[in-house]
Amino acid sequence: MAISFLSFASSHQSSLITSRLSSVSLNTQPSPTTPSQSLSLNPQTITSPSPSPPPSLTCALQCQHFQSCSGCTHEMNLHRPIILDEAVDFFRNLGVSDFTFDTCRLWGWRCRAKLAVRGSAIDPLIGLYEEGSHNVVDIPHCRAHHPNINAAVELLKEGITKLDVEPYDEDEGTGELRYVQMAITTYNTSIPAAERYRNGKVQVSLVWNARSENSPSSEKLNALANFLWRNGGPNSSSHLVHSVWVNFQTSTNNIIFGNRWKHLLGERDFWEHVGGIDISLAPSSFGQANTRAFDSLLRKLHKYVPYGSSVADLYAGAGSIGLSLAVARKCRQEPLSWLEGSDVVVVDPPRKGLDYTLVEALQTLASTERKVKASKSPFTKGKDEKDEKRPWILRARESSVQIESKTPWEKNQSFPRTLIYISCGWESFKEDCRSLLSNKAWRLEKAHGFNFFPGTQSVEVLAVFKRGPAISLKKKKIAKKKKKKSAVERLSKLK
Ligand SMILES: C[S@@+](CC[C@H](N)C(=O)[O-])C[C@H]1O[C@@H](n2cnc3c(N)ncnc32)[C@H](O)[C@@H]1O
Repeated sequence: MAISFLSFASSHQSSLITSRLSSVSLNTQPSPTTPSQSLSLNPQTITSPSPSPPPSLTCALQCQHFQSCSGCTHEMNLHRPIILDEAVDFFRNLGVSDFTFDTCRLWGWRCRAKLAVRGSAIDPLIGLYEEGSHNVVDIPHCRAHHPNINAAVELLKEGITKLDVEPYDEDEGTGELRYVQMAITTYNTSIPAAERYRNGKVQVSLVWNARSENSPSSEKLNALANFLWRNGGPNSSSHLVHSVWVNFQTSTNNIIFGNRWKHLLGERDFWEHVGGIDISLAPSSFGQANTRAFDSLLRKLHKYVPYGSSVADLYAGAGSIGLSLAVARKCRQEPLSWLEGSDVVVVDPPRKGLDYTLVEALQTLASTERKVKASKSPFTKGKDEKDEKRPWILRARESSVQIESKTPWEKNQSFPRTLIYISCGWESFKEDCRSLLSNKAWRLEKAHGFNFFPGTQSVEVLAVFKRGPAISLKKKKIAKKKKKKSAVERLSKLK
């Protein structure tokens, strides 16, 4: 398995990389030039004068398309994206010194790819745009793609040429095939678990430049789908195609998919096993590109959700996170409204981060809770006794309680104590994180990084926030001392 956990305890000037495991092993998959190899580090603390270790070919991309293709921005040290140093510092400055980073699978990790189809029927190009342009770079040997995505692209090219399918011409708005989405499912319980990933099957979604299946080019579309099925379906020697779908799109804007989908061949349901659940995704649904890394993240996430919690899963897409927690943590039924009645909130927003309204709601949770508590006994004695001498304060409180009691928050006494933030956008995460911490409504407790997109400047973050302000180190020490002292006292009494 190409998974290891690195625990960072670095200082800005002198970087300290601490392996908390008995050994850290990076199992590398075969590269075009080197055989499969495995690197093991003995349990020790590695100190290096510079934050990044020297580049090593062991974890290099070694992709012939690097430079021309915009997919990957870094080709060395895939196990340790450069952004990691910043992330380590960022979290340490916020009091999280045990940030971990899961390197995940370094090659062949992409199980979902949307690729543009351009060129000509004789020489089709299938790949990504060149940086800053709409020139498509052909990437038949992409090292990030699951190998069966590359195999299916090869087969598709054969079909395009053989059947004279015209790739889309963006300037003219002509041609037939605009894009293709290739999604891998590794769900096959009839083979041993260890072989499932390698044997992943491809759901091929052809984005066709026509309004519907009644368009004149439909004959060619069906011929292409049948070609893929005959040569890649279950009765072929390779069997790499799971199913074929079509999406009809005639718009001249940059949006890849239109609204009209049709299932053409193969199984309709596209199952995947992730985070302990089986989930079927429609080709139009959001699906994580790196399913194995997502599985690692979900397993980590489970640890932070107590059994029996009520969980609100926001930005849920097809609901894989909420379902995974519901199964593993025996969660209570989803609350009627988003946050009301939840113990734990999980957010997994798109790259732009949280919506402002949600940040605001999360920031004001504490004050709303305080108001609700106050509303329960506005005439309590003790601390409030002095207010009796100042009736205007009592009157103000009563009126504010009446107004506030109209909000749904106040009907329920349970408010989330834990916020789990899963982020694919580092810049927006930092901003959201600062906003959440700014008024001390939340404190950051844990953070973990995952290498969801090796070869790029990105880090997927799982951050755990708890309600209330951070407890200072001094206070923590005092509390620890007190606990120790009372334990000693109890022991001596027993003696
Ligand atoms: C990063 S994906 C996460 C999906 C899901 N948690 C998963 O792992 O499959 C973000 C999801 O948020 C949805 N989304 C984007 N903006 C949203 C909004 N303002 N409100 C609710 N959902 C939104 C997207 O459609 C997408 O499904």
